[in-house]
Amino acid sequence: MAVYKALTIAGSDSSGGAGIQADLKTFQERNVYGMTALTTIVAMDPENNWDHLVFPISIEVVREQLKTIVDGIGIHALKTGMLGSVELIELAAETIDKTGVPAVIDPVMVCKGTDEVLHPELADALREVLVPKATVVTPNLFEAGQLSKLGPIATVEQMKEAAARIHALGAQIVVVKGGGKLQHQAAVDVLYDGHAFDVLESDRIETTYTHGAGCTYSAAITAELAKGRPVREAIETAKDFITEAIRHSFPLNQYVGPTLHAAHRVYGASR
Ligand SMILES: Nc1ncnc2c1ncn2[C@@H]1O[C@H](COP(=O)(O)OP(=O)(O)O)[C@@H](O)[C@H]1O
Ligand SMILES: Cc1ncc(COP(=O)(O)O)c(C=O)c1O
Repeated sequence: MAVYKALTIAGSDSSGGAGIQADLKTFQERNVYGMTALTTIVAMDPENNWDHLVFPISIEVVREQLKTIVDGIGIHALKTGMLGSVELIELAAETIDKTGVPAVIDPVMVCKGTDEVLHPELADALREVLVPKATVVTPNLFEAGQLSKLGPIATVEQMKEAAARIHALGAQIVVVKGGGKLQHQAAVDVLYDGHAFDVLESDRIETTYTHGAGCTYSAAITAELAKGRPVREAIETAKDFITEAIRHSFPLNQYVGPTLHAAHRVYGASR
C-alpha cells in the first residue's frame, strides 16, 4: 500500500483541538502519514480566563526538525499554521521552494476567542513572502481583510474582492472562509482560482465549539493533495470533512470546544 506523507509546520495547542494536534488527527483520519515541525507552544491559563500564553521555539530547532523530515524522509505535501516570526515565515517559504510539493498556507493571525493579533510585520511577511508560494491559501474573514488590506469583511461580495486581491499576490487558489462569522444562512467559503469564483456552501451549524476548525480544514486539504488528488476535489472533500467535524463538536470545559476529527468515520460522511 502506498504511504502518503504530509508535513505540518505549525504550533502546538496544548488543549489538543487546534494546531499540530488538529493537523495530525486529521492526517490520520484521511489516511496520510503526518510529520511535524513545531514552531511555537501555546498554553492556556485556566485560572485566568483561559488566557493564551505563546512560547516560541528557536529557529535552529525548527531548522533541525525540517532537516529530519525534508532531507531525511521526504513529503508529498505540506501545510503551515501558526508561525510567529518573520524568520519562521521565511523558513517556511524556503521549504516550499526546496521541496516543490503542494503547499497549503493557513495564515493564522488570531486564535478564536482571543483578540491576540500577530504583529503587523508578520501580516506583511505572510502577504509578501509566504502567500505567493501557496497552492491553496485559507484565510478566515479577519485574515482575508489583513492580507488583502480591505479591512473588515462582512459580505460575500467583499469576500470575492479579498480573494481576487490575495490571488494577485501569487497564490494559486484562494479560499476565503466565511464560517460562523458571516451573516448568512449557510457556512460559505469563496474559492477563487484566477478565472472564476466558486461559492462553497455547507450546513451552518449553530455552535460555538469550532476551536481548531481552520487548522482541521487546511490539514484535510493538505492530506488530499498529498494523495495526488486535484486541488478543487481536495477542497470539496475537506469542506465535507470539516462540516461533519463541526456538526459533532463538543465542549472540553467551560472555555473551549474542539471539532470532532473522527466524525466522518464514526457518524458517516458523504465522501
Ligand atoms: N458554524 C459553522 N457551521 C458550519 N461550518 C462552519 C462553521 N464555522 C466555520 N465553518 C467552516 O469551517 C471551516 C473553517 O472556518 P473558520 O472556522 O472560519 O476558520 P478559522 O478557524 O481559521 O477561523 C470553513 O469551511 C468554514 O466555512
Ligand atoms: C497552535 C495554534 N494554531 C492555530 C490556532 C488557530 O486555531 P483555529 O483553527 O481555531 O483558528 C490556535 C488556536 O488556539 C493554536 O493554539
